[in-house]
Amino acid sequence: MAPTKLEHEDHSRDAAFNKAMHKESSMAAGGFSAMMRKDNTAHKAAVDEYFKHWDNKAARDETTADRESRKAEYATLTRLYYDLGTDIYEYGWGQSMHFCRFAYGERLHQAIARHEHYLAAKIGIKGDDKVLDVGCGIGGPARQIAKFTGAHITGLNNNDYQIDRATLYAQKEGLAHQLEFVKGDFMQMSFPENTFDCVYAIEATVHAPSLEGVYSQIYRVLKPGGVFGVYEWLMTDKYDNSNEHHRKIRLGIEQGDGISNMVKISEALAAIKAAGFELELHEDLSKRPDAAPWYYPIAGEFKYMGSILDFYLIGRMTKFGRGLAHSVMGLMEMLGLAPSGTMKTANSMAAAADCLVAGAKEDLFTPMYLMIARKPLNAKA
Ligand SMILES: CC(C)=CCC[C@@H](C)[C@H]1CC[C@H]2C3=C(CC[C@]12C)[C@@]1(C)CC[C@H](O)C[C@@H]1CC3
Repeated sequence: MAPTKLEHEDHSRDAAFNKAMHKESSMAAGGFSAMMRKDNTAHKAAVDEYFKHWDNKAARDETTADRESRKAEYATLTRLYYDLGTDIYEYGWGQSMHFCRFAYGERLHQAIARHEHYLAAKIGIKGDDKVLDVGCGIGGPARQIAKFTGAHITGLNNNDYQIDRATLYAQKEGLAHQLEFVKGDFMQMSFPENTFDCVYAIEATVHAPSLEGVYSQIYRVLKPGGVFGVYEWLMTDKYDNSNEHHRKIRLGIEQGDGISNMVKISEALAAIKAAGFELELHEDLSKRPDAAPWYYPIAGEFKYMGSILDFYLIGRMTKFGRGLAHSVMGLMEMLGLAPSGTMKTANSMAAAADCLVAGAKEDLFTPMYLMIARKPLNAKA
């Protein structure tokens, strides 16, 4: 396979943009309050730059060149996506930006934490381990796994704003001694080889233009005998690229979730082996017979209501709930209270949520393909 061309990294350019767009909002109390404090001009520039990849590019007539141009700018695309989406995620979901399985009566934050603990347990993270979290978001999973295992965790992220928020929360929770956040592109990591005892990635490596590329980097920085565990976003092997309806679902997910190229389960399995790993376990966890499906909080269907406490969670994703939220957002944008392009971003996320649900119901997509893989003890550097 031809190696993926890496995007040139420019950390001082990114830091300057972060300062211009987010100003002091990384210190804000939460997602909503942070959302209101953006610089309008920089926010609009980010919206234009992000949506240039998607506007007027329907699945019906998507060309190879469209996909290749997104892959070529994978790092910018993802960085801008999280510049635009982090506050919305934090406000609407929480500090752990991933899906999870649901046991009977389990609340979102409990289920999220359990999903994180499960991965840590499957990897076998121990108290004295040096661990890497690839694509750490604002550090929700790293804080949880640090508390659960006692390990030291380094979070890698290419978005400065997310690093600022992750650092703030680690300090607030008194976990700064166990956590460190590093800026960088996971396709070209700056860590020396054989640095970490374990590596995990939670719904993050889907942002890579090539899974073999990112898995090879993970392999390089893992110590021989070290373990990598991942929850991967993948199209199932039922996905048929010649089917326009299937392509529409994949493209909707990619556009609304900042993904340049999402691949199938078979391709991920081939990629992890090609990177050199011994695959010890792999399973699509979305297939487990759970009390409620992973997508119930974004489906807007009251049939999944576990208790009255779910009313708001489900209600906001119904047609009425979305209409209301979007009218309020539109009004705020018009009055200059929310930065320009907020509504466009939220609409794209909502459309993606529909594709995520359709993808799950039609058995075309999973956000929790678990793979546990080991770097052989006798691996050469
Ligand atoms: C993008 C990747 C790889 C992972 C993020 C997974 C999830 C945390 C997000 C995927 C769709 C998101 C939506 C929301 C929160 C975060 C997600 C579930 C909202 C519910 C936030 C509130 C908005 O009003 C609606 C959003 C729909 C999509």
